[in-house]
Order: sequence, then C-alpha cells, then structure tokens
Amino acid sequence: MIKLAPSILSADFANLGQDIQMIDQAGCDYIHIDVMDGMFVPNISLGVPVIKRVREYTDKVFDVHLMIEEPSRYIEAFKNAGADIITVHAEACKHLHRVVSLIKSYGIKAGVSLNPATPISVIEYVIDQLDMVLVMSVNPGFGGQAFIPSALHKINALRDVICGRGLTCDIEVDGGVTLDNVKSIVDAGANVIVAGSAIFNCDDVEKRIKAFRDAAE
Ligand SMILES: O=C(CO)[C@@H](O)[C@H](O)COP(=O)(O)O
Ligand SMILES: [Fe+2]
Repeated sequence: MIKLAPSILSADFANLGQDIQMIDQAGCDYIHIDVMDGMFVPNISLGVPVIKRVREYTDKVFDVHLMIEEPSRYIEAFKNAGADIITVHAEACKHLHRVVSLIKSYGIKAGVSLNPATPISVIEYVIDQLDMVLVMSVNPGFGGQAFIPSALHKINALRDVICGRGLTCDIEVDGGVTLDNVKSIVDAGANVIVAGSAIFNCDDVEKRIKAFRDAAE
C-alpha cells in the first residue's frame, strides 16, 4: 500500500488549519511537516507551537521531517506537540544511533533521512532500528525544486538492502515528486510519497490526491 504525505510547506500558512483539514478530507494518509532551523538548511519554516496548534485540526499521522542540527535537543518537544513519526537527518546527528533510540523511547516511529549526496552505507548499522528511511530527491530547504534522478537508483539499492536483510521499514521519498514521476519512484521501491507543490498548487486538491494514488498504484 502506498501512503501519500502532502507537505504543508506548500500550504497557505495564513490558513494552515483549514489547509490541513482540506488534505485530511481529500484522503491523504500522512501530514508531512517540514521543520527547518536556518542552520542545517538555508531556510526557517515552523516549529513546536505551530505543530501543537494544528494537531487540533486532524487525527492523521503527523510525519515530522526535522531539518535541524542535533535534533536530539528537541525530540521530546516534538513528540509532545503531536508527532507520530520523527525523521532526523543522518548528516545532522553526531550520534545517530542515540537519537534513533531516543525517538523510539517515546513510543513513536523513527526515520532517518539522507541528502542526495549521502550514501545509504551511513545507515548500515541503524537501519534495523528504523521504521522509515527518507530518501531526499532534492537538496533540503525549499519546496518546488526539480527531482534529482539519481534518487531512483538510491531507492532501488535501499529496497534491496531492506529485503535482503528481511526488514520491514518504509521508504519515503521527498522532493520534486509529480504526477509524471511518481510511478517510477514507486517502481523503484518507495512506499511513502511526499508531495508539496504538486498537491497544493492546483484547483482541486481532492482530485489531485486521487490522481496521485492512481498514478502511484
Ligand atoms: O523537505 C522538503 C524540502 O526540504 C520537502 O518536504 C518539500 O516541502 C517538498 O516540496 P515539493 O518538492 O514536493 O514541492
Ligand atoms: Fe520534507
């Protein structure tokens, strides 16, 4: 089963609650929330108080993508704000294994994200602890960028590792996903699909989410 996770980075921040209800009612699976600190990535987005507030608008899974340096400092705060899945960047953690263990100690799902230039070998010794690996298909920091094709090869290689080791962790793909490339991404082995601009920049979000599901499945 493919899971669709619209990224609210492309939502209208002046109407965030309503936009979240719109994608909830349109049938998305997860709400993908991009947290940026202006250090790990060259942009600042939103943080704990906003997540806590919009938690009141939906019961959908909050898939929180932390693009912040040393995220261990804030795991408890994001968990308390309502995160169901917390994904950290391998490149942002000095002690990745410790951070993954910390996330799991709160009884929520743990993901690790890899930038486009980061090899999958960096998660070799933590992958068996993970619920999800997030393959970045753009350099993180902004919505609306073009998909980097080498991500397909990485997804494929990751699927081989996961199957080869008898693991069950999800592969999420994030960045530049469109109706035109989603099939190739799923064929490569991804099962959680993030899309921001391709979902929010349209007239009928419900139709667009259905179109994504049709194209993906
Ligand atoms: O994490 C990020 C960007 O760093 C993403 O989640 C973007 O928000 C995806 O936006 P699109 O590329 O789909 O417009
Ligand atoms: Fe993201």
